Amino acid sequence: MMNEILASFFFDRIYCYTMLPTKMLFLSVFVIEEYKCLFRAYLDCHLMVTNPLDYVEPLGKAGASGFTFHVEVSKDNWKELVQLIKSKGMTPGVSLKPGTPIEDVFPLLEDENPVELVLVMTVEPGFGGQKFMPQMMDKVRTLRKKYPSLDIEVDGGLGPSTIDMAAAAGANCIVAGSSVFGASDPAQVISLLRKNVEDSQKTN
Ligand SMILES: O=C(CO)[C@H](O)[C@H](O)COP(=O)(O)O
Repeated sequence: MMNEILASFFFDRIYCYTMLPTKMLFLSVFVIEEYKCLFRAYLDCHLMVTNPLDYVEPLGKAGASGFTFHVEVSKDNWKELVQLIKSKGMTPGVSLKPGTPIEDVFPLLEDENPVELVLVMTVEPGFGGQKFMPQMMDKVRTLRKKYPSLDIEVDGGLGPSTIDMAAAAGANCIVAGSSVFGASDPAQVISLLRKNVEDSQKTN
């Protein structure tokens, strides 16, 4: 916990990932409420669940800042989801798994009530410490070209050895777990990741 508290002076967002079923939703709510009390950072929630609609109200109430659902499970109700997420004061985002084509998120970005962030998974969702999939950078490049001011987040295997690829492709929100919390100096890793993104933004 000490590592998290120290690192919190340097990061912009806390990434809260849940795969918990609805009957254990209270645990996600508890974690968000605790983070809300402890940190001032943006609470970026990624819902890897089949029924994200059920989570919107409780997470909004708990203090979540962003709510990112998966495109694969929201083909029929994403408009309703986006509307509800915004009505609860959160920023809507959409995520896609490595096997999902990038074209699947275009309608959600081109709607009159669009999502404001796309989370490109660079590993199969599930757990930390996996190997970054460089082939996912094509998706990031496509998005950045088509939507120059979009928030593009990447998650999975990001750290000093992979940040160049993600930043050059156009990602501007970096989720980093093992590379930060496993480092002897988490703040230094965070500032290296940030510098890479800022430098790429200046040159592109
Ligand atoms: O849980 C994950 C995927 O489901 C993430 O990849 C994780 O949050 C980030 O971890 P790491 O930086 O170690 O890849």
